[in-house]
Amino acid sequence: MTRYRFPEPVPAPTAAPRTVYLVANGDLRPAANVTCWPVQRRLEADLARAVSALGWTIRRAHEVDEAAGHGFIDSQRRGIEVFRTVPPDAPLLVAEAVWQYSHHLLAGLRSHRGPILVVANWDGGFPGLVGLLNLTASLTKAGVDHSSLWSADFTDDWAVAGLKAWLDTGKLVHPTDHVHDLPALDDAAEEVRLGRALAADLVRRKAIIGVFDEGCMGMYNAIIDDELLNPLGIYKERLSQSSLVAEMARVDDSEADAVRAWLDEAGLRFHLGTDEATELTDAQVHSQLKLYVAALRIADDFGLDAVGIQYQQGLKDTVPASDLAEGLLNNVSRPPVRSRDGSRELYPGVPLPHFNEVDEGVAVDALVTNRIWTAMRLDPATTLHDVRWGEEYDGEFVWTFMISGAVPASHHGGYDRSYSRRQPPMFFPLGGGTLSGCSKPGEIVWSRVYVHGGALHVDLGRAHVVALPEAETTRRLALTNPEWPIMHAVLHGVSRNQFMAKHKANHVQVAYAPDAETADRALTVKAALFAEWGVTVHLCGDVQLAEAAAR
Ligand SMILES: C[C@H](O)[C@@H](O)[C@@H](O)C(=O)CO
Repeated sequence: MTRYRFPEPVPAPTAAPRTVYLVANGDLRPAANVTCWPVQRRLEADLARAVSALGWTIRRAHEVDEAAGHGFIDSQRRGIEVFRTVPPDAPLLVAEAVWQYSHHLLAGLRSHRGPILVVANWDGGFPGLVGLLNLTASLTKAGVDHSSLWSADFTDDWAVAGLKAWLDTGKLVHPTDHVHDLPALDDAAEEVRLGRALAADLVRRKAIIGVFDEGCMGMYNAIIDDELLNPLGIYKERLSQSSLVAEMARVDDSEADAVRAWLDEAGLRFHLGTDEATELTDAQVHSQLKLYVAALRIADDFGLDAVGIQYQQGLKDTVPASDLAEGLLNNVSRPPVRSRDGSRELYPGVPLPHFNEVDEGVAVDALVTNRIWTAMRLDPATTLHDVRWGEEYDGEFVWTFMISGAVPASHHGGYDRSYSRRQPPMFFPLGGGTLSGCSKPGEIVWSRVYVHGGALHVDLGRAHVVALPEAETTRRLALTNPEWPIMHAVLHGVSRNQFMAKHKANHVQVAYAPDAETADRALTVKAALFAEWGVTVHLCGDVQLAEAAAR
């Protein structure tokens, strides 16, 4: 007997033999879950076939909600409830054909004891691979052991062998022998000296990143604790998106009109219509340009060195998309904005690096890239992309890097090679235009900053962007999101599967250099800077450090 009310024990179900439990995680936005549900069903049917051919059965851990019109876990609460019914030691498949919010699953996955396999369909139609990469990166940051696998339909030998290995052993390890440690660097090399000087300068002078509402779309991996950031000299200014809306209301119509006139003159093509629900309208663009002005004014108020707007929750129900503003901020040439009293131009002649979706790994990288490229007198325009999908073209694997809204116009070769289309209604109810185009051919440095084992790491690599025939670009856009900016990237010395196995984020950061030799030098400066900070540097694929940099 006791005087107290003890909690009812929650029974732990036992696993059925040779049974794999399956969870499907989704978006928080009902429209996205309903629209993407048929593709998820197809993935699950393919998986069921493959798993049963190996003598196992799949049991869905949660029902399809017929009233809601989909079978996704659509909130953290739902995720916690579903995991109460999953036998803690059972093998668990997380199947993802869509963009998903990792935090829905983290609570359950953190305490799950059985083997976890995250799988996605190799299909560009919806961002399922992007969802997989976010979840695996989030599990990596959380220190949760897991494996991952991807396939067009789980009939190919490679995927079947992977599935079998995981079912038999509870583990699937992909080779990552394309990754190398940074060698000892030569103190005398100019690139090494520059990287170290810029690292020390940031630590000494310090920088502020403005974070408009932390934790976009459940991207747990994209939150970097102050304890890891502050030693680099980087501090967060935590801001609210509601102050952005309040500031927008203070921007005069004539100021937004002036920005629009500048963009029209520069040649940015707006694909306009009149139906607010499905088309881009002048009114949406007008609001987006007020957001551009407001963001710069708030950045100026707080002395920000970089800024990130979350947008896809909260703000999406309030104003049209922030993407157009984000793309403009990242470009050197952009419409001038003056202080409220008109006395000063804000951030004249330079980009204000923007980290889309408040991804703080991108914030660190964009800031560093901006400092390095500026010091090397290169175009510092940098952006993230989603690792969306890819296919062979002419015997070479060409990635479709594609972010959900905007990149700096210089990546397309200028505003007159860029266009703005309405954001898809299922994600962006109030619309707003993108800053899109096809990234120009050229040499790039790619990178990713991430948290692993409680410490910061960075993957660095080289790639070039290819110009595919227009018909192939059009085909790839049609297979993915024609509204969004696309980059045809060929990674140097990194295969599709190596990249998927190693990459710890849904995003990849890119910046151009005028030629291969300059790109190698910029990468070397970047490696030296991160190493000076104590961030572990991983060189991925064929990386040529600048001459004389490696001892
Ligand atoms: C619109 C979607 O939510 C996208 O934003 C999503 O797929 C991402 O871009 C994730 O990085």
